[in-house]
This record gives sequence, structure tokens and C-alpha cells, in this order.
Amino acid sequence: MTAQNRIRGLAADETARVLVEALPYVKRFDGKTIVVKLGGNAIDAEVDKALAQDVLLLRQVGVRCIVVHGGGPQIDETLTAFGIERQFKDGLRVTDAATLEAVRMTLVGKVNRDLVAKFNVEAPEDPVAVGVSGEDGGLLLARQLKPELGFVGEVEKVRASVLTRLLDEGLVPIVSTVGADAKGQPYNINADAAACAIASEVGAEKIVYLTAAPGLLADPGDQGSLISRITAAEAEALIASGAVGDGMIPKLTACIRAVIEGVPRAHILDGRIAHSLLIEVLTESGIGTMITPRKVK
Ligand SMILES: Nc1ncnc2c1ncn2[C@@H]1O[C@H](COP(=O)(O)OP(=O)(O)O)[C@@H](O)[C@H]1O
Ligand SMILES: CC(=O)N[C@@H](CCC(=O)OP(=O)(O)O)C(=O)O
Repeated sequence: MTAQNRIRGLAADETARVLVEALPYVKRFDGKTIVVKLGGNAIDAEVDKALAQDVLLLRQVGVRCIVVHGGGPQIDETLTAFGIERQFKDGLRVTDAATLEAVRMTLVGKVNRDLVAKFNVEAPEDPVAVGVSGEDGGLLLARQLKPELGFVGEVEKVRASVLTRLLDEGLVPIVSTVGADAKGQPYNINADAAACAIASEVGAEKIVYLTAAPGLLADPGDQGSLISRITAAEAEALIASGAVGDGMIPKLTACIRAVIEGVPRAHILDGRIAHSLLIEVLTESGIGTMITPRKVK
């Protein structure tokens, strides 16, 4: 059985054997940081449990994981319940004051709390997941992106020490992406962009985007058209060609930016597949799409 298939069917008593087989890959990441971005469309009870297990296992073998989450569909639900209309421009949510309240309530107050709880039930003896909002400890200093988007922010500065101090203590930060400016005005920040800013500032070895697609597709209508490897320049050309749509544009743009800013590899993986993170990190062939700064063998 290949290491990939073994990890897929990971059973507790098999974990040690799988890890021995994966040792060369584990060593590569010992002491390194991996940023994992979980998209709102990939959030699901079963895969969240598998993700929690993967992150906790990687932590046990010395990998420092930071989880950044989105929550687009969950925000939509809150807006519907409040009778507030949703509006998007270029994949970003137009955020007026009422929408901002709903975003903050949903991302920080619900999605983040639920994920922290799911992670900590996987290790009740040693609950290491800690929820952090971009407003906590000044983690995400934000400024308005464009006046026409209202309270949508871009990251001006990441205060990485908020996360590295937690990682140094063996904790696993779970980040929601509402930031604030120096005056305390909160901003809604796209989670793909925030994860990229965090990965470059902490000097991550990898950024992994878990989403509800097999990876980057050459043709969004053809699930079999997966692109396994792509350089930043090729990815830019693909966006310009119009073959990338919806939520994939901010994600691919964030991947391009991350690798240009020094993160060696960015990945887009199918977050609906249980243990996709572990399969990617601990096996040679990997899954999904890998974005690199330039061509690699
Ligand atoms: N070229 C493409 N390859 C893959 N997915 C694409 C592409 N173009 C558009 N998409 C769509 O983008 C979606 C990912 O965006 P989104 O759902 O916003 O992600 P997330 O919630 O993970 O941030 C995919 O599920 C797919 O429907
Ligand atoms: C400015 C902006 O668009 N912010 C996003 C933040 C959540 C997010 O990015 O969630 P996903 O990762 O699930 O897409 C939003 O309001 O939906």
C-alpha cells in the first residue's frame, strides 16, 4: 500500500508505522511553520475533525501550524437571518457597517469558536488550539482597501510575534481575519489575502489553501483538468486568460504573492477530502496544485 493510501485510511494503531515511512518528509519540516487556510466552503464536521487530527499530529512531530479560516457561506447565512442583502465586487464582499457587524459576529464569534472547540476535543488531555482574531494583540493592522468596498481592509502589517509566541509555547493559533486600524476601526479582510500576509511575515515553509475544488483547474467546468504544478508567472497568465473565476481569483493571487514574497511553496488542495493536509505534507507525490516561484523538477 502506498504512503498516500495509508494516510487516507489512517487508524490510530497505524499512525506510528505511517510516520516511520514518512520520516524523510517529517524531518524536512521539523521546526518549520506551515500556514493552513481553511475556506468557508470546505468547513464540514467530518473534514474539520480530520484536519484537527492532522494539525495535532504534525505538531507532535515538530511542525508549527497556524490555521487561518474563512467563512463566506457562514456570513451569508447570518446576513440572510438578519435580512441584510449581500453584494460582491471582484470576489470581495461590499461591507457596510451592518454587514461588518455580521462578519465580525460570524467569523470571530462563531466560526472561530466552533473550530477551536473541534480541535480541542481531539486532544482533551492537551487542548492546544487558541482562537485569535486579527484584532487580538494587534495581529492584523488593517487599512481600507477601496472606498467603494466600505469596511473591507487590506493588511498593512502583521504582528507576527502574536503568533510566534503562541507557537513557542506549543499552542496552535486559529486565526479569524477581522483586523483593525490604529484607531480601532475593524475591517473585513479576505481570508486568502490575510493567510498570505501571515505566511510571508512568519517566514512559513508552506501555505496550504484547503478549498472545495480538487485544486486549480485549467477549465473550471472540467473537474479532470487539474493543474498539478504551476509557476507564479504561469498562474498570472492563467488569471489574465479568464480561466480562473469566482473565489479562485483571490486564492490564486494570494498564492502568487506568497511565493513571490519568499514562501517556497503554496498549495491549493481539496479540503473536502479527509486528511488532505497530511497527504500533501507527508508524501512525495502530493495532491492538488503546487504553486512555486519558478520551475522546479
Ligand atoms: N480555475 C478554477 N479552478 C478551480 N476552481 C475554480 C476555478 N475557477 C473558479 N473556481 C471556483 O472557485 C471556488 C473556490 O472559491 P471559494 O469557494 O470562494 O473558496 P474558499 O471558500 O475556499 O475560500 C471553487 O470551488 C470553484 O467553484
Ligand atoms: C472582504 C471579504 O470578502 N471578506 C470575506 C471574509 C471571509 C472569507 O474570506 O471567507 P472564505 O475564505 O470562505 O471565502 C467575506 O466577507 O466573505
